Amino acid sequence: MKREVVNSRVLVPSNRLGSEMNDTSAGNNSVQYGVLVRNAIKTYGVGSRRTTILEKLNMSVKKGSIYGLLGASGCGKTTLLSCLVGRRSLNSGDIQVLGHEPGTPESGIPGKQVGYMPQELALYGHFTLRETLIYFGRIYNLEKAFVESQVEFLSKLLDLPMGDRYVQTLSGGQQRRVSFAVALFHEPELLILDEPTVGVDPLLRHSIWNHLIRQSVDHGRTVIVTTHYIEEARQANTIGMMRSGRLLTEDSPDDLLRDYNLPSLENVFLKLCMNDEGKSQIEQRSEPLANAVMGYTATRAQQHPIGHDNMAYDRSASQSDVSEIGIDCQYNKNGNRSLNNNSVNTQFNSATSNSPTRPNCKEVNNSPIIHKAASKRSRNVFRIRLPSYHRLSALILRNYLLIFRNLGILVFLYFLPALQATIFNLTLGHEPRGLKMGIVNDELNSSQDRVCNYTKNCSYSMLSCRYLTFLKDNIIQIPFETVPEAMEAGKRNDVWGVIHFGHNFTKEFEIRQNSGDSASFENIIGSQISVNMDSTNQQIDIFIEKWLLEGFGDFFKDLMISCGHEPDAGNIPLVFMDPVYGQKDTSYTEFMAPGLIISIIYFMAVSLTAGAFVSERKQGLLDRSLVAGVQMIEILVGYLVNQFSVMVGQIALVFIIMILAFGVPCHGNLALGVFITFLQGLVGMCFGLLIATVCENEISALCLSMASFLPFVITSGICWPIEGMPFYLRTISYSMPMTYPIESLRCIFSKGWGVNEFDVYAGIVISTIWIFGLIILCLIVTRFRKYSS
Ligand SMILES: Nc1ncnc2c1ncn2[C@@H]1O[C@H](COP(=O)(O)OP(=O)(O)OP(=O)(O)O)[C@@H](O)[C@H]1O
Repeated sequence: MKREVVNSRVLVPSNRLGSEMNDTSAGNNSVQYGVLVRNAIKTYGVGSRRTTILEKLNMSVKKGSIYGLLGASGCGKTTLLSCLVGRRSLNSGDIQVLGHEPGTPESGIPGKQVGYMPQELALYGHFTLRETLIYFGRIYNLEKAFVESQVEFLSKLLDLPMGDRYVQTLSGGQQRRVSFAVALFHEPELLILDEPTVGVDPLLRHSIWNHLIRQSVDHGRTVIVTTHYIEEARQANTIGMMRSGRLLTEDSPDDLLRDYNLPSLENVFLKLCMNDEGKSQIEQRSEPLANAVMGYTATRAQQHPIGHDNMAYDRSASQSDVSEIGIDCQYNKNGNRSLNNNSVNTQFNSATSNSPTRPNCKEVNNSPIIHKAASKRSRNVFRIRLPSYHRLSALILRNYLLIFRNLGILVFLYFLPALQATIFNLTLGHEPRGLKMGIVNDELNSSQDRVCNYTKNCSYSMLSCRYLTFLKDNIIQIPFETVPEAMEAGKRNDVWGVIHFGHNFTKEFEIRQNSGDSASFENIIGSQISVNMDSTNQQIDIFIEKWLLEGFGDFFKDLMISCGHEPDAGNIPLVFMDPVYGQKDTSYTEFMAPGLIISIIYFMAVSLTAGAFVSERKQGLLDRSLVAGVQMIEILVGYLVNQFSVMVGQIALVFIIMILAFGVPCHGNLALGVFITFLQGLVGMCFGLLIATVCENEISALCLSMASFLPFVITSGICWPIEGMPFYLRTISYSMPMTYPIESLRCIFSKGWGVNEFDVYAGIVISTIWIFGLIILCLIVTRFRKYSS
């Protein structure tokens, strides 16, 4: 008996058959097709990692029927479904859903026309069951009364728990039922359900199937359902059995069982797989046939190269009739396959010729065809429609609910930046204290118990002791008797350095003072205070050196005053007057504060955005929203509104802590500083978005944002002046998103500059360029991913 794969007999209820109309989009058939797929090729990956998932797949789903899509794990079912709902694009081939190509404005898909239940739960754990349904009601802009009645109806039908239960507290099976309810909620024309009955008990599975049958019989809705429970698919009108990206057969369950004379669909599927396996092996062994096939395929491949080139082919051929694409081959009942491209005709005998062999190639003449003119591709890469009010309000409300429901997130969002700013102010930029220095004073007499007696008058006696009293008390003086002993303590890390006075320090110092220019070398050496430092810590080294020099200046001034001389007589003739901007001894905290403010806000925005979008995509929530007709721009705007208020709080807290609590001075326009910080938050959001579009999961997103942290911080001049970088690196540094804005904030804070100064407006310009650049990059990556994954 000859099998017709495409024009299969579908058990359409009698009351539906009458309503089927002639449909030109289905070619010469008198039935209407809900879904038609022709010659679908879909690959994942690029270059050497490219794998073909759908291989010239054809599928015909009659309107108002239930279509059970069966196949082993990984054969491409989900991929096919995601193409049907417009979430992925084919590399070549055609799809028509409800008469149009998915993704086109006239198709309504993504949108209200389709109800999609992805394999993942795709539910918000912090929503109650009722809130979940109401949220999707808002997305679809459904009437309140309808929403209420659906909530009640579906709760009863699917035996859902109480509406005020949080989704995250439901059992796995209950969550799947809620997910199913979401797909049914708006009563769509087409239901696409990816394994809806996984984890559902047999009784409920039965009621789910009953409901699906009612949807198709009473309302004429088309249902495509994938399942691993092959036998439950007996209730479908048509079954498509899929293997390795191809449909092995497509027919009604009863016909399949009868034709194969097997007791179960599982047996039929196994038989088909074995036949298919046998054919593959024969194809490998059958050189002449292989050559013929290869030759044919090569000719076809030249015409239909897989991948992006092929899309170009598609477009150029878009006016042609798709009926020509079904010409690959046919199987006859005896397992013979004939190539049919009108000129080539090759035959081979199947090893399984004594068993009825099902066709896995299309019969050309009876295949419903897709008239491309009716489903014109309108793949406008950056087509953006205006956001709709109802969807936007639903998304914004959802975002706020998710934040305020989750106390941990709320605290994290608002208090982490404030905590970081506090920790920064408490820990960075302060003078070190309790630094031990070894003092070896050979002027002290051991016979007098090494007592440090000195006078405060003009007499030159025990000047070493007098000098030591002028050292800052940040330095703790530890006396040692000999230099080697003190050096040993230095090596043990007991002291930061050793200060040594010679035997005749005071006497030599006096001679040196009196000799002026004629001081001898020995005199200079004898009057010197020698210091050995542990220079492994540059900052401490610098501080101690500074304090020793300052101490000496004060000591000398004191001596000069007591002798009635000019106090500054001993100063070197290089004097630092009042600074042009800022004060003398500006603290390191002041230098770092602008960089810190910006980096806190920037990196919070990066990690929050990347985390939010990756986890939303990972959980299938993004797909579900997009299939429901939500536009990416609406998701972005919704997120932006939400993130805006979060950022306002974060920035306010950080500025209050920096300026009010820790007294970081701001001499300029504070509002301008806040504005630049806010822009940097937006740059961070866009960068987070880019990370989310590039990364598959939370871990890789986290790694990428962490990997970007240090290079950005280092090259942005937060902790070290950019002037200290090699010249070629400076150019890179200035093109980084944070460098100019940090410099702008520094100028506003410390110099009081306004937006008319280059250094200030450069920060605004650079931030704006980065925002637009990153958004464009996101769009490009998203478009690329749609085709490559
Ligand atoms: N984004 C992707 N990038 C690369 N390969 C992918 C991607 N998504 C799926 N695949 C691969 O494509 C193949 C088909 O996957 P798909 O999810 O469509 O299978 P499936 O038939 O739905 O399987 P299951 O029944 O287990 O859900 C698998 O080998 C899978 O590893």
